[in-house]
Amino acid sequence: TGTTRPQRLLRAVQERATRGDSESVIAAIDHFCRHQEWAMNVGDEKGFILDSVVSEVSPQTALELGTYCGYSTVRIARLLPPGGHLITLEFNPNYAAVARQVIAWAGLEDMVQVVEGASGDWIPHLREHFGIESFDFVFLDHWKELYLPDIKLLEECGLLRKGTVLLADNVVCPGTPDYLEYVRKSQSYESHYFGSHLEYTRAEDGLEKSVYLG
Ligand SMILES: O=C(NCCO)c1cc(-c2ccc(F)cc2)cc(O)c1O
Ligand SMILES: [Mg+2]
Repeated sequence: TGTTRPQRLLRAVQERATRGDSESVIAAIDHFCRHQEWAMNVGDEKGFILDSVVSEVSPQTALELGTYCGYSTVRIARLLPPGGHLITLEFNPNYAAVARQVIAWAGLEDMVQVVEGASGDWIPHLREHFGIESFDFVFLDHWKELYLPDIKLLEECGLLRKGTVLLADNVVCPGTPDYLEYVRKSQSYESHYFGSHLEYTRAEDGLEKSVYLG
């Protein structure tokens, strides 16, 4: 018993970051992961690439698959344009509970909806439940074997439109080979690999950006 790693990460945020200051929340988590305990946040190096893609897209509607402790949720939400909204799906209720508190500490709860449950169960209901027509931006960071089935489901549900930008974490480590093959071979996507490193380590990893062409 005792605390879990997500709970220790949350405590580090509450002790080190300033309420309402999303930059200090990001810095507190990066400090915790570099100096206390590694955790599977996208991290600062890949996070900088995430920031640049989100800023370029400037999405009104964004979807994140895999919330974990809310680190990338905060990185995305802090860059949304006025009226922008982010829905983030998390299967693990303990992760979701910590993420809600991290997002609230950053003062971004009004732009973010944390939804608990399996992505495959929720994706077919996002339109009716949240009044979403389609997504401008999707960040994939959940179970690596679900990246491919979930984008096929997003296509089938008509939640992608011409120009929707998908950004996938961990395409090298742990790796998402079937997803990579699909987006790089499909005539429906224009893909580009951004080489980087596994969060807080020197191991190779990277992000794959794929634009849906319809
Ligand atoms: O499983 C992951 N995410 C979904 C769970 O919520 C995940 C795992 C790792 C990782 C772990 C263990 C290791 F040895 C190397 C990488 C990294 C990540 O960025 C991730 O997103
Ligand atoms: Mg990841």
